[in-house]
Order: sequence, then C-alpha cells, then structure tokens
Amino acid sequence: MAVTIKKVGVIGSGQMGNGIAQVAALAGLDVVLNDVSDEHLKSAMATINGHLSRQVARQAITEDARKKALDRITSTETLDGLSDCDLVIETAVEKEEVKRKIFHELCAVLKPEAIVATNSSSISITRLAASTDRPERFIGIHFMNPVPQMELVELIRGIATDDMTFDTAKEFVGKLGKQIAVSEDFPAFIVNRILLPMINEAIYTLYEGVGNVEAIDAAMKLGAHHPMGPLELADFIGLDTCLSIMQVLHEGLADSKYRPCPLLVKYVEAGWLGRKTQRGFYDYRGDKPVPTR
Ligand SMILES: CC(=O)CC(=O)SCCNC(=O)CCNC(=O)[C@H](O)C(C)(C)COP(=O)(O)OP(=O)(O)OC[C@H]1O[C@@H](n2cnc3c(N)ncnc32)[C@H](O)[C@@H]1OP(=O)(O)O
Ligand SMILES: NC(=O)C1=CN([C@@H]2O[C@H](COP(=O)(O)OP(=O)(O)OC[C@H]3O[C@@H](n4cnc5c(N)ncnc54)[C@H](OP(=O)(O)O)[C@@H]3O)[C@@H](O)[C@H]2O)C=CC1
Repeated sequence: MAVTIKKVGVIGSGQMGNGIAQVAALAGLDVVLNDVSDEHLKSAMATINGHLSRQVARQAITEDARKKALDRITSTETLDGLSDCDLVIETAVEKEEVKRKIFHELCAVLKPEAIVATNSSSISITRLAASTDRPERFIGIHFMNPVPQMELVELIRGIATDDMTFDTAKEFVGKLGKQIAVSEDFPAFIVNRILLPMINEAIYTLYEGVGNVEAIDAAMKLGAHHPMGPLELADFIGLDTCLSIMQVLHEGLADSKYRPCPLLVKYVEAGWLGRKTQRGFYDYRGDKPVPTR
C-alpha cells in the first residue's frame, strides 16, 4: 500500500534537481533542496523563480501559485536538513562513488521509514540500494530533462525494492502530473539505452567527418523531426552525463557497440560540458550558439 509523501528532499540543485523541486512544490509538496554550496542553492532558486515567472506570464499558473510554490521550497547545505523528509531523491552528478557516499551519509540522519530514490540516468539501482541501510525502501525515479516539460518518469525497482516503495513512488509521480514507464534494472534503463547510443553515434558521425555539427543537427531535426538535433541535445543533457551513461552501458553490457566516442571523451576532458559550462558542440557565450566544429 502506498504511503502519502508530504515532504520531499532533493539532493543536488543542478538542472534536474531544481526542476524536480519546482514540479514538486507546484504540486503542493514541501521541498528541501540540498547542494554543496549556498551559491548553487541561490542560483537554483533563481532558476526556479525564473521558470515559474514565465509560467505566470503565459497564464499557465497564477501569481499566487508561484509565490506559494516558492514558499514551499527551503534549502540546506547539510544532509541533516533532510532528516524528516518522507522521500529523498538524489540528483547529484552521475558518478557512482559520489552517489554511494551521499547515501551512506544520508541514511545515518534520515528517519528509518523514509524512502530513498535516485534520479540516476544509468547506474544499477540494486548496486546503489546496497550502499544504503534500506534496500527495500530504495528505488530509481528517473525524470527527463527539462523536468517541467517532459511527461515521462521511469520507475526502476532494485532487486529488493518492496511493493510499498514502488506504489508510493508511482503515486508521487502521478501527483506531479507525469506518466510512468516501468523499466527493469539494466544499464541506462529504457530511454537512455535507446537515446544515448544515438547521441554517441551522432558524435562518431562528427568525429569521422561525415558531417559537421550544423549538418548533423539539421539532418535529425528536419529529416527525422527530432525537437533538438543530437549534438544540441547532448549539450543540453551535459557531455559529462552523456559520457558517464555510455561508460555504464559499455562496462555493464560488455559490448563494443557502446564504446564512447573519443571525441566525446575529449570534450569532457577539456571541460566543455555543454550548456552548463557555456561550451560543448556549440559555444553559448555569444548572442546565439555557434558550432565548435
Ligand atoms: C539524460 C537522461 O537521463 C534522460 C533525459 O532527460 S534525455 C533528454 C530528454 N529530453 C529531450 O529529448 C528534450 C528534447 N527537446 C524538447 O523536447 C524541446 O526542445 C524543449 C521542450 C526542451 C523545448 O521546446 P521548444 O518548444 O523548442 O522551446 P520553448 O518554446 O523555448 O520552450 C518550451 C517550454 O520549455 C521550457 N524549457 C525550455 N528549456 C527549459 C529548461 N532547460 N528547463 C526548464 N524548462 C525549459 C520553456 O520554459 C517553455 O516553457 P513555458 O511554455 O512554460 O514557458
Ligand atoms: N542532465 C540530464 O538531462 C539528466 C540527468 N539525470 C541525472 O540527474 C543527475 C543530475 O544531473 P544534472 O542535474 O544534469 O547535473 P548538474 O551537474 O546540473 O547538477 C548536479 C548538482 O549536484 C551537485 N552535487 C555534486 N555533488 C554533490 C553532493 N555530494 N551533494 C549535493 N550536491 C552535489 C553539483 O554541484 P557541483 O556542480 O559543484 O559538482 C550540481 O549542483 C545525474 O545523476 C544525471 O545522470 C537524469 C535525467 C536527465
């Protein structure tokens, strides 16, 4: 039987964390947002306010709803601040060791009946659950980017996840107005198992000189009706996240078809991570994006 979630903790206030905080607060839940620095938290609150204000401007929500949603979000730099949450969703970087450390520290302070979830794009839910004190109350709740716009959330059970946790997560996602797709716990789940090899192939297409950035993106936007070209989408997701997902697929499925493109590795090594660092397959520092190849 599902338990009703009233207070949600979100760890990591980057593009996914701030989006999840926004939709949860708009749905009437109390939200505690955590990150490693006050600067990150202030920036996340400004982003959320910006998105909510746009929604007010186009009359999707009222000014009162914007204010109430913002009032429902508090922020904290320590995991202690999440101790009384009913559900905590981890949305920090896509690095297993970072996530494991967070879960270890979180579980020491979190009330025992609380559910712990990860927004991981690719990492084994069963393995992450094993780093907690509550594998039966652990689940993958995988939102899509940009969270406020995308209808889908993948739900992934680990081997030990119990029915109460699954039902609670399903009810929570429904309350946010989103649809679920249930995925088995295999590397990168459903969406990224299909999407990321396509993006990686687009980067190989660039690497091998089949087309330049503009041609590849135009080809897929105009020729396959994708809303964004694959390289534009890679920049949007974050090239560090794309690389981490490909590494999980490559290692987890032991198939050379998932080998991350060396050009993707090079961009990440340069610190050109896409929109979040202002440079990736496009340079975003000017008035409009300029291809970097
Ligand atoms: C990596 C993973 O683990 C899984 C993933 O998420 S994979 C990525 C999945 N996402 C996609 O494939 C996204 C593909 N792109 C799209 O669907 C569209 O380009 C888009 C929805 C992002 C933008 O649509 P658009 O019509 O071109 O842009 P635009 O009209 O400017 O924006 C539409 C809405 O999206 C919002 N939006 C755009 N970018 C946003 C962002 N980064 N964050 C939040 N909201 C955003 C805008 O605010 C706007 O909302 P309002 O109508 O409320 O003002
Ligand atoms: N980007 C996407 O399209 C999607 C991403 N995801 C997944 O969501 C997660 C987050 O991705 P995304 O939001 O794009 O990443 P971002 O890099 O935008 O945000 C991650 C945030 O977490 C912070 N952080 C790092 N370590 C910690 C920690 N120990 N405690 C608290 N906060 C921490 C980061 O700070 P700092 O920058 O200082 O490291 C940053 O503010 C990843 O697991 C990713 O795979 C899921 C769906 C889609």
